[in-house]
Amino acid sequence: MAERAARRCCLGWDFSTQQVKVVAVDAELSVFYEDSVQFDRDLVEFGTQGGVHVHKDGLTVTSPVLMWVQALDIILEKMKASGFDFSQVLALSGAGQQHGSVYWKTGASQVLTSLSPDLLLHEQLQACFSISNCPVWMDSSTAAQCRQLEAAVGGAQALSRLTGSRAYERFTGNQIAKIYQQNPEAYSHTERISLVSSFAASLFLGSYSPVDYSDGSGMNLLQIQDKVWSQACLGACAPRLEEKLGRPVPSCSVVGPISSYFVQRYGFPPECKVVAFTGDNPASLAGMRLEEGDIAVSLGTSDTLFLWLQEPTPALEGHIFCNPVDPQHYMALLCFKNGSLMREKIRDESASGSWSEFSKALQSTEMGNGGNLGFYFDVMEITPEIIGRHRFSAENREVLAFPREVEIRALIEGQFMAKKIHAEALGYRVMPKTKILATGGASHNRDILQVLADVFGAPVYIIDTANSACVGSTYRAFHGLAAGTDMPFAEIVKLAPDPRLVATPTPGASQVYEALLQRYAMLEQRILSQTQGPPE
Ligand SMILES: Nc1ncnc2c1ncn2[C@@H]1O[C@H](COP(=O)(O)OP(=O)(O)O)[C@@H](O)[C@H]1O
Ligand SMILES: O=C(CO)[C@@H](O)[C@H](O)COP(=O)(O)O
Repeated sequence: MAERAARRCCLGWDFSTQQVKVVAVDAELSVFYEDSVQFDRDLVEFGTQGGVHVHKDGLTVTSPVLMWVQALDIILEKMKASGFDFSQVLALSGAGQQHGSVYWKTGASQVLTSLSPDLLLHEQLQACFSISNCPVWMDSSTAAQCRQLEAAVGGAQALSRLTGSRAYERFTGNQIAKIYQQNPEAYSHTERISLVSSFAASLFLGSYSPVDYSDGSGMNLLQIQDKVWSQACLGACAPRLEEKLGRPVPSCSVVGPISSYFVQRYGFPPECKVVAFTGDNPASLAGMRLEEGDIAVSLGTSDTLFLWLQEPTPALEGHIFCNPVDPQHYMALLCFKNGSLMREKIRDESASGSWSEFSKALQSTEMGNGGNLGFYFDVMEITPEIIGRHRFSAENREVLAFPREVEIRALIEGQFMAKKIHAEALGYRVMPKTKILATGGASHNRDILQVLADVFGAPVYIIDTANSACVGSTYRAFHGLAAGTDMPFAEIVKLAPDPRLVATPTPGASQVYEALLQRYAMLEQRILSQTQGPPE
């Protein structure tokens, strides 16, 4: 017990699409506690699938805000029941699925600052939200608002130069514009708008937490070079928006001490610091300790690919965000919507719902899949904008179905070829020293990671946990503790365990995929030209 009491630590949270997760990391940067609450499994009363509700239009996707609050209650109660010693927590930080937004009703701030430690959070926050179902990153219902925003600032390229991205339907500014246009009453009763990340931080803080620069870059509202809200973008989205958003802050800011609610109910020390929460992808960049030239591939609900950038290079595809650990630098991100949920569908259809059957299919098929290629986009993809399943034989003939094993390999090879092609379009090149750092739920699967190594022609590494967003949040919390000392992030994380090599390219892979990548890119263009209408 004495040893346990001496284990000073930081907590890292992740409010992601399908679950809330937490890890505790001690001063030697060892992870010694991990836990999670899964929305579909542990909060069945909310009736989500994959953590969300897809509405009848097939475009609107939301999650109940009170489900997120209750998930936090459950996980904290589990930690308490397991004897977790909250008195040793020096600081905490966290991450949230990006772009999603939370609407606090007028008067909610009063409730947040006077929470009773005798009750759970969700019992006290029931009436605090003007919108109970929050738009999340999977939403693609704001095409009209995107066109309005681009028109207001001089086009897609101009918006990208300003905010790091052209208008994207899931980006928060466009989501806010839709809420203002369709539900002006709820908008006018909203005193504060948070991202999922700053909403979660607000719960710990007992007051509204500011949005950090890095997650704030996913809104189409922040000028990523000047780090201030763009007046032109705010004006194009909704009135009085600046006061509802508050001022954005550097990602490593300490936003305050923990609220007395957590001190009294769980025994956190009153001086425990809350470091600004950020997006799950920026937090993963911190957790994987990305170095220049490396590439991170997150295989969570979404698949994402990200890089560290010295200078911003905004384009019409992909996103540039402020860097979460170095305020002078940036990160590039590509997001693919058809990630784990698409893999689960093909697993259920072609591998009897079993990951081990799925792996066997990858092992029993050859690199290059006999020339068979597939595109699997059951929901409208972000990169590129294609929907539907498209399968091609070695002769580039579209076919309706593949044998089961071929289907599985076509899915995984196709997903990774798309990532390589679109990363190269952003200017990224695999170099001899390139490491691929993999994370997210599917990074548990070595056969999937082998295909990743083969398609990219580079070794794949993992860190000890697939929860890199949580681990990165603890590192950011330690960094926050050193605030004011100018200690660089790299210095803070130098004790962290090195990533582990898990897959190297199979000999001959580069010859196989060189030709296949060219065909994939050509067929992607063919599908795009067939599915998109004539240019406006
Ligand atoms: N062995 C496995 N092989 C492939 N995918 C897996 C495996 N184990 C878990 N997953 C996938 O991981 C996904 C969850 O990933 P995770 O990173 O935890 O999601 P998020 O953070 O977005 O909630 C699940 O939807 C599941 O499909
Ligand atoms: O939209 C994006 C990034 O732009 C997504 O990556 C979300 O941040 C969701 O993350 P996961 O729950 O899939 O990790």
